[in-house]
Amino acid sequence: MQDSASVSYLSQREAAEIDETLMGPLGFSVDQLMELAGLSVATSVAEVYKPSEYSRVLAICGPGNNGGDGLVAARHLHHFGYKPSICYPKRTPKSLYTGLVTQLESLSVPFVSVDDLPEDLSEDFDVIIDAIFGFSFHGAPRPPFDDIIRRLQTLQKRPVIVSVDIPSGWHVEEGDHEGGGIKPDMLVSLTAPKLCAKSFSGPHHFLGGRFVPPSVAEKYKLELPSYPGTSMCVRIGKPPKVDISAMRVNYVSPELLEDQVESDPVLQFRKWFDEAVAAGLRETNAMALSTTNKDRKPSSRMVLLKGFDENGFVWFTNYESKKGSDLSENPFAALLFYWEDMNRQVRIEGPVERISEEESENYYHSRPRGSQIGAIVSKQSSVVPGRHVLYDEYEELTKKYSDGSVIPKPKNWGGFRLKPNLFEFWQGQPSRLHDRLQYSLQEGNPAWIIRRLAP
Ligand SMILES: NC(=O)C1=CN([C@@H]2O[C@H](COP(=O)(O)OP(=O)(O)OC[C@H]3O[C@@H](n4cnc5c(N)ncnc54)[C@H](OP(=O)(O)O)[C@@H]3O)[C@@H](O)[C@H]2O)[C@@H](O)CC1
Ligand SMILES: Cc1cc2nc3c(=O)[nH]c(=O)nc-3n(C[C@H](O)[C@H](O)[C@H](O)COP(=O)(O)O)c2cc1C
Ligand SMILES: Cc1ncc(COP(=O)(O)O)c(C=O)c1O
Ligand SMILES: [K+]
Repeated sequence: MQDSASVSYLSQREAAEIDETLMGPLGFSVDQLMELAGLSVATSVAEVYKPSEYSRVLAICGPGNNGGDGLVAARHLHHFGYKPSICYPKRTPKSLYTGLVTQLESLSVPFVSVDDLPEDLSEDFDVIIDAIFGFSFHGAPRPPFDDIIRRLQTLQKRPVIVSVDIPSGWHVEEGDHEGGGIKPDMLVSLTAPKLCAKSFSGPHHFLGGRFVPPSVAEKYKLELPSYPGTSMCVRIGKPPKVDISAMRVNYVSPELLEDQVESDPVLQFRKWFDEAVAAGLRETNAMALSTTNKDRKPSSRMVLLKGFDENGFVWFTNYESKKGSDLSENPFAALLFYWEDMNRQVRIEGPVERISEEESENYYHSRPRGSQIGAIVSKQSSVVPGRHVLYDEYEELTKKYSDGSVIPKPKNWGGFRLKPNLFEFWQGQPSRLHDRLQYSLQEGNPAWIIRRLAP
């Protein structure tokens, strides 16, 4: 997230110049940039408007490259699970554009003529991609775009409008200077926002076009946010205001049935764990650990699972931390995994023991040296007067052990193992009618009992 104040804006001339530089000396082709621009638009749309609620997309494409971005975005949205339609009244007879049209036709994406568009666009569409005019727009819109823009100006809340680079009809630099222009809900600026974007007041301003080389950024003194991870887009401007009470996801997942799960919950856990890893989830091994102290007061925090088998589930920490002290007062705990992208939750409960010193030694020395020193420095859960206290000691110890000698494990650092007597595998389902399969043990019987619980 970036504050809009620290992002730079381009004039119309600068935008055109950057375009020429990219496609001249910097060796890009227009097809390439258009593909990346269109993909950025599609990923921005997908970040805010999920296909489960906003599947019907109309891309209105103008005669220039902005229209091309719209055609590319529509193709990606199709592959993301949306149902796009295209309105492309003034087709450009160049091979780049005819190719994009052929690609869409081969996906059976419908093309709608202006005459066939419903007067009230909200009936048939959830999202309108405004890819009519980009930074080369000048003057007043000519037919047939004048009429389409008029219809976009009078839309109520739905469908939402996503403008590509420039809200069509707005002056590229002065924005909606006469008032009464379209009011997009989302603006996806490409390369860098144009001056008109300063007057964009909708809830979602994104930047796309992750291809700007440093020489261009330096020449035009571009201050741009960094793109997270492998993302093609990044939100700029203020985070959206949300109604917390209306935030909800309707989970849709395959059924979780009694006759499909493993009879051994550890095997079932392994299956789900492996699936979560294969799905590329971040920190699949992160789990909430809940403990209680002698006064029965609960406390939760995240820790990393470092191993599991039929003997139990292991994590490492400081034995003198809050959790360490809770566990010495009450050696029972609950673990919780939430694998959001898979609509899955796993609960595990049982008694907890310290693992052997030897196991802890072995694990401690397998960690990066910085983390080993960190564990010495941190008297976990105690009050620290300032972060410099930690960093000064860290520096000192880093110097001390710079010869590569063994860093001794602090006595108070080591592993815990929870031996489960209860598991629950939860799979989110529509209308909150989730699947919950609980595995429990009965006194003196090693066989797990599987029961379905009401959601
Ligand atoms: N790095 C980058 O910069 C990248 C840029 N990319 C994209 O390119 C966009 C700029 O594309 P662009 O230059 O082709 O111009 P764009 O605005 O689409 O349209 C020009 C067309 O509109 C027409 N037209 C103009 N005024 C009109 C009016 N009043 N009423 C009616 N028609 C009017 C004009 O016709 P003319 O006036 O010349 O007859 C011409 O046919 C940019 O915003 C971004 O989306 C990305 O693809 C990749 C990276
Ligand atoms: C994803 C994640 C993983 C963590 N893993 C561990 C861990 O494995 N061991 C640990 O001691 N603290 C871990 N922490 C820090 C703990 O959440 C917590 O701040 C710390 O252990 C002190 O907790 P306590 O004061 O309740 O004992 C992790 C934090 C996060 C967010
Ligand atoms: C305080 C603390 N200790 C230990 C760990 C686990 O680290 P490692 O994976 O190096 O064992 C973490 C992980 O976040 C942590 O924050
Ligand atoms: K546009």
